[in-house]
Amino acid sequence: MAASTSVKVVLLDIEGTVCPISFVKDVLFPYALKVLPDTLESLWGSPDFAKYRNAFPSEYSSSRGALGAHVRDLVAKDVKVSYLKSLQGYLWESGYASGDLKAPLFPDVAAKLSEWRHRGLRVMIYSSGSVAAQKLFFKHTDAAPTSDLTTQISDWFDTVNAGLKTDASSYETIASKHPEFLPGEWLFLSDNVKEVDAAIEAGMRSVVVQRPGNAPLPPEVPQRLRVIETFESLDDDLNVRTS
Ligand SMILES: CSCCC(=O)C(=O)COP(=O)(O)O
Ligand SMILES: [Mg+2]
Repeated sequence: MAASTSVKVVLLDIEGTVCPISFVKDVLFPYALKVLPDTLESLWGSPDFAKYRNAFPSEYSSSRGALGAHVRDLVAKDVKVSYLKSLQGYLWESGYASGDLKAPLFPDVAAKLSEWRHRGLRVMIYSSGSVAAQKLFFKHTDAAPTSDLTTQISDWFDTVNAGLKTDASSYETIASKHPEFLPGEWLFLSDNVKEVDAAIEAGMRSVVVQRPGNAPLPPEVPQRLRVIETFESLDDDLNVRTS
């Protein structure tokens, strides 16, 4: 049965959805750890760095050694806690500015963002990466001829302004920030099944994105959720279709 409303907002995850997981795990995370010791050494007492440092629990923010060890531990466990994500965004700034970091998008992504925008859809981001990190990522992509895609994005959500991505309440928070759209007019795309389940629980449409390099999905997933490998498969969903 066709749904009565069409999709008006595409809400995108980043890692495993618009770029390979390996870029985050093997490039971004190691880059932050590489520049961390010098950053702690040179900026420890600076007011600029204080907001990142003081966001950590006091047992870690009180010494360079404790903070460095805690950051390494969190990264090794891929803990998506907001104070780590804010610090990582700060540490990535120099890499993007120097050209050492460039976000590798899956080949369909840039063209689809542009097409959706031209069709009147809004495109928004919801990632565990901080909003600052999201903006750096989309400003410095490998898309040609325009590598800065930030103008394609209407709004940005992270664990600070929306909440954890596996909580349905986070998607309710996001929808409440744009009351001009009904929950059913949002389409959330993510590689993470728990995130997709949470978005659906909140009344959004949501689809699992299974990209090269993502872990295999449990066999039950395609039986109960729509799974796509490229945004090109979404053309029907973006007209009128059952979620
Ligand atoms: C903004 S790029 C950094 C992504 C990141 O730090 C991360 O943990 C990825 O999480 P996502 O929610 O995009 O899967
Ligand atoms: Mg993801």
